[in-house]
Amino acid sequence: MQNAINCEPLKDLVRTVPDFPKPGILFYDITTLLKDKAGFAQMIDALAAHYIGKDVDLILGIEARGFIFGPAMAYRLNAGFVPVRKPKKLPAPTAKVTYDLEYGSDSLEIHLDAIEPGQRVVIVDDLLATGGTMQATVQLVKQLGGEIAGLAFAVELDFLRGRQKFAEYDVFSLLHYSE
Ligand SMILES: O=P(O)(O)OC[C@H]1O[C@H](OP(=O)(O)OP(=O)(O)O)[C@H](O)[C@@H]1O
Ligand SMILES: Nc1ncnc2[nH]cnc12
Repeated sequence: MQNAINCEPLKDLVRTVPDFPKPGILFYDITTLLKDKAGFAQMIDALAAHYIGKDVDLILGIEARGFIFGPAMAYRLNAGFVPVRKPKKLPAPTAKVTYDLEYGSDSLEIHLDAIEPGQRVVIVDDLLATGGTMQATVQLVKQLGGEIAGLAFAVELDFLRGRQKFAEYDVFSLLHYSE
């Protein structure tokens, strides 16, 4: 089932903020969607629906905004949730990767024992821009031997062409923006 629910009206609930966090960036603010109870429920249902019957063991959420969607999707799909965190937040031994962002660079870490080899993993984040954050997380999952069942986003900025980095994967985004 490919996005059977019409999610286009949810776009009306996403606020755009010019020049945040720095000049020239148009920021897509999902907090206005999150606080709408019907909108939030529809978004989680539609994201989870894409993976029903696809044998997902784990949902990985990327700090910070992936933590909003990941646990709710995991609950719906009867899967576990794994946090992928900014540096020095996880207490046990980790794998680490550094990556470039639309507006800077950052690092991410995952617990070495978070994924068992062969487990089927969906990685979720709020937004796909250049794809640097997701690409880094894909590297972490591969390093731990996980099988990538899909990459999920609430919002995709089509004009940044981040999707091109993930030709071999099932990339599923609910809301697309062309500018
Ligand atoms: O596709 P990309 O170009 O990598 O950009 C997308 C990433 O940028 C934002 O996170 P940010 O690093 O701002 O961190 P935050 O979630 O902690 O605010 C967003 O939540 C994605 O994780
Ligand atoms: N333009 C943007 N709006 C919201 N989140 C982002 N993350 C990276 N680019 C972004």
